[in-house]
Amino acid sequence: MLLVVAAFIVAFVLLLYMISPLISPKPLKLNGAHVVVTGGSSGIGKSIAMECYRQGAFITLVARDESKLVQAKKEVEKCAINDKQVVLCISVDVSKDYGQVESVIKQCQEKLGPVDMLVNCAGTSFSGKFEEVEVERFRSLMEVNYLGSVYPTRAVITTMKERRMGRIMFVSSQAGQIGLFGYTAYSPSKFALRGLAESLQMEMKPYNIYVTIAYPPDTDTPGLAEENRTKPLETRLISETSGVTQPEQVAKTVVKDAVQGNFNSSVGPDGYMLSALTCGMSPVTSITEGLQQIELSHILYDYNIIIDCPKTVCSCLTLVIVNSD
Ligand SMILES: NC(=O)C1=CN([C@@H]2O[C@H](COP(=O)(O)OP(=O)(O)OC[C@H]3O[C@@H](n4cnc5c(N)ncnc54)[C@H](OP(=O)(O)O)[C@@H]3O)[C@@H](O)[C@H]2O)C=CC1
Ligand SMILES: CCCCCCCCCCCCCCCC(=O)[C@@H](N)CO
Repeated sequence: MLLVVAAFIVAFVLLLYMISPLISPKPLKLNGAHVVVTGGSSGIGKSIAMECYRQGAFITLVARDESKLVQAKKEVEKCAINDKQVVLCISVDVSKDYGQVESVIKQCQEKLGPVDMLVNCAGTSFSGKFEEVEVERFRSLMEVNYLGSVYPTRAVITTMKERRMGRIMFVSSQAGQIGLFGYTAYSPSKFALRGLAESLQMEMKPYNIYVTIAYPPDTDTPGLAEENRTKPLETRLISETSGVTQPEQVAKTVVKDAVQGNFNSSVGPDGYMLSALTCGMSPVTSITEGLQQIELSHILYDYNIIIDCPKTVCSCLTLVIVNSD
């Protein structure tokens, strides 16, 4: 009897694997594709642009500071694999005026053709205790990290729908999967991207447009260095449990996932576990991912303590600090 059940399960899993190529999207060919990277002048965005260029893409870098854009353009150009490739720079604030964002997207489409992949990586972080963060900061983070991803997406989506192809990437964060001490202003702006990504994917799937949401861990960038200047001790201790990753590593992983049309993109072993643990009703884009969620999530829930450990240490620490004031 047991043997029959086991055989049935094995046959079922095999069947799932056999049909998986039928339900997965066709990978996007980056060679010759037009990729727009917001936040492409620094850190993770710059590495993503370089990774795409190495695979033959044409790139538009979007950010505000022109001198940083020019410098990044030079670095990206070094990754060329043929002499037809072009890097275009556009200076605009992605979070302020939708009309402006729409017009620069139009400009870059006129020069390099319709956008095949949009990477929403422009963003900023701030770490501090809730009552110590200036109220204005809650609004500005929501504007840059959330609206700054809505506007470029809105500006490319009509053409993508007409062409019945495209990729949209949102760069969230591990702090967009779990709320953590010190991130009361930042986390919500990254959680918001998940709601946007899930809803948009549901609308776009019939048009062969695939949405990817990336959840990077702490990554060695100028943005992280800036954030570290105000990071509370508790936040530092929790983050240290997950370590610091290099932007090139993040770029490789997230670009691969976007090309394949995977919805979730996590980096490293804890990223992987965190995604299984917080999968909720996010679209599952591979059979393996689905099976792993089923297998892993209950184990991880039992071991929620792994995450609770740094959280508990942090709460105890706060208690000691508060009582010694
Ligand atoms: N580094 C990390 O630890 C992690 C980062 N992330 C996320 O990844 C993204 C990139 O982070 P990181 O590489 O560290 O950041 P950096 O500060 O190194 O780079 C940020 C980029 O975004 C651009 N940018 C910022 N604000 C705007 C704006 N309003 N309009 C247009 N461009 C803008 C910046 O250029 P300019 O200022 O000239 O406009 C720059 O190119 C962010 O969304 C961040 O939240 C997620 C997880 C971890
Ligand atoms: C069983 C699973 C174990 C997983 C343990 C996870 C511990 C959480 C660490 C979270 C680190 C915070 C990252 C924020 C990065 C970020 O967005 C900012 N640095 C931006 O600048």
